[in-house]
Amino acid sequence: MLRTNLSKDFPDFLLQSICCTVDRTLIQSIQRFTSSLPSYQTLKLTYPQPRVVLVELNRPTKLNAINKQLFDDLKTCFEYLNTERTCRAIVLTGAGRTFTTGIDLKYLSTFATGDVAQIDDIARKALHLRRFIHETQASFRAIDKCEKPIIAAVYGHCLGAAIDLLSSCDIRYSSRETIFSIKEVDMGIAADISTLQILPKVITNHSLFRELVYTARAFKIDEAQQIGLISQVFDTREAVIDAAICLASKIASKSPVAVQGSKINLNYARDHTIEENFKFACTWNSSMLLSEDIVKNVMASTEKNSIDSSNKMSHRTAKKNHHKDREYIDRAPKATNDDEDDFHSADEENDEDDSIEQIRIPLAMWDVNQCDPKRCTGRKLVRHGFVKPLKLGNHFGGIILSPMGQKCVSPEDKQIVLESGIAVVDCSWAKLDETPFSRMKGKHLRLLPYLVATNNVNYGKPCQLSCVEAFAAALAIVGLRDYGTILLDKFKWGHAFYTLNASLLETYEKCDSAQAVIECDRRFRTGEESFGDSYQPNRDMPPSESSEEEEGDEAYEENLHVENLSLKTTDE
Ligand SMILES: CC/C=C\C=C\CC(=O)SCCNC(=O)CCNC(=O)[C@H](O)C(C)(C)COP(=O)(O)OP(=O)(O)OC[C@H]1O[C@@H](n2cnc3c(N)ncnc32)[C@H](O)[C@@H]1OP(=O)(O)O
Repeated sequence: MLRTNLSKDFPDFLLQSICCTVDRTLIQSIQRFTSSLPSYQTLKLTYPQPRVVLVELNRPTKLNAINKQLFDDLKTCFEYLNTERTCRAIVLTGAGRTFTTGIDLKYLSTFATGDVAQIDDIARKALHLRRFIHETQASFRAIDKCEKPIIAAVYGHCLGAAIDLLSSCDIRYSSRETIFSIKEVDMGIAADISTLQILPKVITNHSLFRELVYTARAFKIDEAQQIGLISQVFDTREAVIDAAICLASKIASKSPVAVQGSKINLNYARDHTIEENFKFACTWNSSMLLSEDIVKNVMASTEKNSIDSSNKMSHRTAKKNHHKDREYIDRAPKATNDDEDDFHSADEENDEDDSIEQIRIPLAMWDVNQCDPKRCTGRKLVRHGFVKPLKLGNHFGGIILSPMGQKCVSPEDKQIVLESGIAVVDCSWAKLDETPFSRMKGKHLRLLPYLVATNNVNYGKPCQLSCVEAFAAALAIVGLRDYGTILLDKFKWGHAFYTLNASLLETYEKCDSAQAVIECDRRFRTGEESFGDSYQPNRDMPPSESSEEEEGDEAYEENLHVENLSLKTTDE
């Protein structure tokens, strides 16, 4: 199961999550992104789902009591997430057995006994304390000002400053057993970092709320729901965090322009008069209505209506469009964050393809029309301008990946590839006998060694590589993996190819001859050498590319997103 390939850092409970099904390649891509998140002394950040950041208060041995470091980390973290484009929704929770027990009492005591005790003049003392309080407030203000929706997942204890923290979250879920207390009065203070400043605008039962404030008594989930502090209740910590992540993931799939715009308008409305709110919304939407997301949504609704009413569009087309319409892209300059689009569909057509220029070797393909043209990854690369189509009778000077090869691709081929490139033969395995190999002319015919396909039709099958996988495999073996990545990036599932075949490709890349590659291939096939995954070698498979599919992504997508399963049911 998934666990075998996961890093220690990946939250354990997520592996058991049933509400957001994730597959291994998705998790690997999530892990890669997680390692790119900043680290903090008292917070732990991960991506449990694409575009969702899980922020865990991380002082479990002190029940996540909030000390100066944690206040500082929260400020830096939420300011960072506010502008981080790979984050569209945030889940805030705790590590260990409790959400948080509020301010760290040691830290609170420094208010009275620290530097301030050395100051004689009462006004100077006040100035000092004012700065102190202001700093503390600034931490939670950063959370309130973060434009990405924040979902709190609460469990265990939720005391004092914990309630302040909840005041800055958009949505608040809790486990059934949580113990709440607006504890400040018991500390001799009037709550000053959100509870009394924001919550009165949020809660629904002011009478009960005031009772809880003035008495500081502990209360349970029923009263937390009565005042409108908590909107949903779950049985366990795991369940509440899972539910929060699922919700965040759903929010993250919506147009960020619409979601973040809504949050900005909601917070504005909370803080202003109705008249001001209308003026603000008018100004806001006069620019935001220009978003292309609106066009996409309108088109999606129109198409859906036409399916519903006339049933003219095939189920397959409708589902595909529906999915595409739900892909919202942040159109910031690529240079600011090259990785960002990895969390979007890699199948999106990019007409202004800068990456073509970055591939400085010839790539070509003989297409003998044995495969479905709509599903051919090689044809897609031709459409993108990466690959030149060859005619029968043409000569190709680089290496040719062909079942007719007698030698395996190896790092020795690098010079030929750099000078003359790589060509593939797009033919069907079932029709090898009918394929006119003699009319595909060239000197350097090569086989590919044992590798596992990750294309959406033959995922997990050994040696059933598509054209793009064949190109990517050869490029990696000769040490030109960056070019392979550019090609694979054109496919939703593409990133998985190098991940799944990591140890195989690393081994082949280190070989000094074609003979050595064949020897490694033999060891992998016979199981003499393990390559760290569960796929068993299949000796009967031909050793190069095959017929292939590109546009049948729905089945593959269904494995990634439960939401698509329900779409399918609806459409049917
Ligand atoms: C400008 C002002 C801004 C904000 C002001 C906010 C006001 C507040 O937040 S008021 C709320 C303050 N919090 C508390 O009063 C809670 C204190 N903790 C407890 O009462 C208990 O820990 C408990 C929640 C009832 C849980 O008890 P138990 O299950 O027995 O665990 P413990 O052994 O007590 O705790 C384990 C460990 O954590 C330390 N710890 C827990 N909470 C705090 C805290 N708030 N501050 C500092 N340390 C805390 C506790 O001391 C233990 O540490 P050890 O080192 O293991 O002794």
